Amino acid sequence: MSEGPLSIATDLPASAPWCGPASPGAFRLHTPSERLDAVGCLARLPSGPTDTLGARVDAFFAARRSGPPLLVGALPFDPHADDALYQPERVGAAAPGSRDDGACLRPSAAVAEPSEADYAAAVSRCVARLDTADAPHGLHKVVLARSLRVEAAAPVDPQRLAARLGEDASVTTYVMPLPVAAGEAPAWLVGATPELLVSRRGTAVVSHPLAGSARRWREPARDAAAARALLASGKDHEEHHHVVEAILDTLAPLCSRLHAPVAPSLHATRTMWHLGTRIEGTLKDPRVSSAHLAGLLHPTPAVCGTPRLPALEAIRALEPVDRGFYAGAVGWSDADGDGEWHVSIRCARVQGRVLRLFAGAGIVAGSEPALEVDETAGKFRAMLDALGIDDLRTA
Ligand SMILES: C=C(O[C@@H]1C=C(C(=O)O)C=C[C@H]1O)C(=O)O
Repeated sequence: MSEGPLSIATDLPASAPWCGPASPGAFRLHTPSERLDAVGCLARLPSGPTDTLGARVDAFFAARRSGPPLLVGALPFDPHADDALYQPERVGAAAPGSRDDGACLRPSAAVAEPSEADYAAAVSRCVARLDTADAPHGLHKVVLARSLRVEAAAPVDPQRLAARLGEDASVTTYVMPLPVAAGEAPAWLVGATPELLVSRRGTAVVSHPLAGSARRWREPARDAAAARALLASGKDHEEHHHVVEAILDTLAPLCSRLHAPVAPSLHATRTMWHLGTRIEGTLKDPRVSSAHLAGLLHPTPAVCGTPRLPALEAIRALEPVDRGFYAGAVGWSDADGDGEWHVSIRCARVQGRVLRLFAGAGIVAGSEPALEVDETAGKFRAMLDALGIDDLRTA
């Protein structure tokens, strides 16, 4: 192991559960087409805010002396907060545990924080803050989230939970060991996202934002009607348009070619319909890395709102629970600048027996509080199904 600023973090003990040689905290990122598993931690990237990510990753690979030419990790939602990336010891899955699957996942209690009524009230207050004809150029969209605190009967195994989430072949499942204070139990971010923030392979760049959503139904006719209504919804197209516009504006100066279809298409997971747009570009400068691109794009209006800073302020004022690494990004970057960053939604922070689930919805002028409560309930469904919670009675 090399000495110097980029070897094992000095601000965390070497045994810190999220990043140490003996770390059981295996990283997982399984997309519909590729699998990345990594174990252990050789070195931690000095943490920092999102806008310095590209420079920190470049410096890391310029100085690296041994180990896999790879960084894996997570960006928090708040672009001013510290991220968590590290160089794994080895790429490949850890040996499977011997835990009893069922006992790990049986939940015993769930508490909505905020309550559905308080979330609906926050949506109303948010709508009142949005741009109006009388006050143009203000806030156009804010993504407001709520959370569920679930207690399981026994400690939850993050890898088993991710495997259950992966029964939906349309999503990207992930497990990321999270930074915790000294002496705290290990914690993970575990989820199943349908949304690609950005990927870069050579000069080829892809982003696949989703915004505008409807929950799915078991009965085929009702499910098809929900999809048709989403495709016809002006409010959802507006939510979507803000995201595509922001991503195109960010990528345009960096690309010699940039393409997005004129209208979004339907994107399905097992539990939700979304409007999605696949954006493809060619980089002018091959030295612009995936970490650099993720640092520029995050947080998009799909998880934050637009304009970005007033939307961040509204979220701070209206959400009672800190998002942490929910609505950030999970992914990897390699020494060639290639990499892939997925939006960390449809997830839970898992620590021992306690899970905190998050779900958010885009609020624009005309959003109705009760419908946003329902949409976020739909977005919890994938995780609740994986936990075996059919009928959610929150305290
Ligand atoms: C914020 C979430 O999802 C995001 C918000 C969406 C929307 O408002 O329609 C759709 C997909 C995601 O970009 C979430 O799942 O928690």
